[in-house]
Amino acid sequence: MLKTLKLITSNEGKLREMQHYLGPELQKIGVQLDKLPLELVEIQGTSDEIIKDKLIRASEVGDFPVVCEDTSLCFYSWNGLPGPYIKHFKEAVGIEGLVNMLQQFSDKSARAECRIGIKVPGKEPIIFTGTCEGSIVSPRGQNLFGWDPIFQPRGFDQTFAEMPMDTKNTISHRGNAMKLVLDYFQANPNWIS
Ligand SMILES: O=c1nc[nH]c2c1ncn2[C@H]1C[C@H](O)[C@@H](COP(=O)(O)OP(=O)(O)OP(=O)(O)O)O1
Ligand SMILES: [Mg+2]
Repeated sequence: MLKTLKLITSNEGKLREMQHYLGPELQKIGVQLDKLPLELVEIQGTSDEIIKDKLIRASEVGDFPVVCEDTSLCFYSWNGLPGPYIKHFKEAVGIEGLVNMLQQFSDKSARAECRIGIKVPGKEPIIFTGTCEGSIVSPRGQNLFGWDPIFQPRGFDQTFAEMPMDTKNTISHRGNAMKLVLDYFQANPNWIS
């Protein structure tokens, strides 16, 4: 019988990418990834503090294994801001406004970070972090997930929004965190039983 891991997020884009990549891989090792579309409370703090707290909220949802995720977008010229507050910055000024934040700086470099937290009842939570370096560009591309149109990963000519999901998952912050999740599951196959 498959063991179930519930992915708790309010974000359809995250759900799609995680189910697309992790779903089939986890299934091979007997784990079914199920979704629970729910917005979790988020505190103010560093990315690590936010994901740890978010994971506690996630594990309070029910007595089953849960996974939650937190994504940051850090501008080097802004000493790491907006960071974990990217959602609020984007909602306030839009992606054009994010591009404009860097107008007066020659350094347009940015780092995307993804933290995936997993908590199994009765076991210590574990957090997997993946990053992706890149730069902020004028919006390009059809995939309108978040700030994908303005993030161009280092070494690529396309923004995330111009890439097929498979390509993005191969190199992205979330893809890199998901690889660590899979490595962990493969090394600890009885972790969630
Ligand atoms: O790969 C991505 N490519 C482009 N944009 C992205 C990506 N991943 C997250 N995003 C956006 C969504 C949200 O505006 C912010 C992260 O905030 P974050 O709190 O982690 O996500 P959320 O509140 O939408 O969903 P959740 O319910 O899982 O907290 O960056
Ligand atoms: Mg959120």
